[in-house]
Amino acid sequence: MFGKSTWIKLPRNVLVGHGVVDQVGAAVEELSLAGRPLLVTSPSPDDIAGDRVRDQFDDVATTTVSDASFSAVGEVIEAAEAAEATFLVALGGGKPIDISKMAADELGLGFVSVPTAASHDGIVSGRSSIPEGDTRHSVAADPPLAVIADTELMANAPWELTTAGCADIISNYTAVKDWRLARRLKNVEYSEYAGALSEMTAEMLVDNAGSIKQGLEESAWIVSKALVSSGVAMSIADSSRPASGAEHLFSHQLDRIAPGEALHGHQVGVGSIMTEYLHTGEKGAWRDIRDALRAIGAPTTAAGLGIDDETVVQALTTAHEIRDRYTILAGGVSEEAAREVASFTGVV
Ligand SMILES: NC(=O)C1=CN([C@@H]2O[C@H](COP(=O)(O)OP(=O)(O)OC[C@H]3O[C@@H](n4cnc5c(N)ncnc54)[C@H](OP(=O)(O)O)[C@@H]3O)[C@@H](O)[C@H]2O)C=CC1
Ligand SMILES: O=C(CO)COP(=O)(O)O
Ligand SMILES: [Zn+2]
Repeated sequence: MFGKSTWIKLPRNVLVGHGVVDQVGAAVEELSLAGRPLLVTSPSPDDIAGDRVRDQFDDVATTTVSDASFSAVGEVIEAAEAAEATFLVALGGGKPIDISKMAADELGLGFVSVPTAASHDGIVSGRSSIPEGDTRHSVAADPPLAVIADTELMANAPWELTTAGCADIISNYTAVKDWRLARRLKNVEYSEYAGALSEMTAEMLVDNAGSIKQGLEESAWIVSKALVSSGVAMSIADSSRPASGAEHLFSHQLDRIAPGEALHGHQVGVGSIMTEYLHTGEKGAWRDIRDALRAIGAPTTAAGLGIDDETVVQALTTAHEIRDRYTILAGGVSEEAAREVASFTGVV
């Protein structure tokens, strides 16, 4: 008898468009969420759109987060309990959204994601990415009940946040390669649907790279749709595997040894150039990944990330230690090999 069962948790409503930040109240009503929301935000998003969100509620509390950590999750839980909040509204980049996702899950409350930057695919997914000591956890949590992605706000955000979101999507190419490798070598569970959706999302973004230009609201539109699609792939897989492979391990390791130097998406993009080379060699598709990143204006070198060459080599040789996830880096890359891949691909 076929005994498999699975849950695919997805947002119920996704609004993408010009000025939709003014529809947070309407979206909440449509979801039949009642009571008092806690708005979880960070300083810049609060300045930019905090009042526009607060004005849509008769009674709302606000808390501001400064870092993505387990202690910040605890602080948001305390703030929600103190405010007797009945649901959370996360306004901002990945930080407030990831933290709200975990806090809402812990509290058993729903949350609404209102991204102000198209900086990565965690804005939609049912996973939070939180560092702790020498490791980084990909924590399962319910996805947002609704995602309200205002393309006007996102188009006015610093351009590098959008190019980071693009690079996070382009990195899906190598993430799926790592996932397939893990299936072949370690019998890791693999979803054809999630793998195909993730790859198709990356392809569509690359095909539309010519329309992704600073100052064009259409760019925020294209990127937001891709981020939604990538988040859905993660929900189907019930894992971040479709969008996070060795290139993400490299980025997580950079976050540890060079914290705050570069954006998540930019780091995974550079990682993807190198891990594609490791997968397919000199004549492989690493140039296509590099060229796609160049076309949208994302960094393709250590210098472009603002990180020194030695740190990049160190991150590549130690990335496999960060998490028990089988990838092309399994067992580690020697320092000599890391220097070779980084210099051949022009990263250093
Ligand atoms: N769940 C998942 O699958 C994933 C989660 N992540 C997590 O997300 C975080 C990184 O995301 P990211 O979005 O880069 O982080 P942040 O939330 O820190 O946002 C990046 C920066 O952009 C600023 N900002 C956001 N929106 C605007 C805007 N509209 N205008 C001006 N400035 C703006 C923020 O301001 P301020 O400093 O005021 O906050 C911050 O300085 C990390 O914690 C990472 O672990 C990353 C990838 C995937
Ligand atoms: O960034 C992610 C997908 O783009 C998910 O990251 P994790 O590696 O933390 O699962
Ligand atoms: Zn990512």
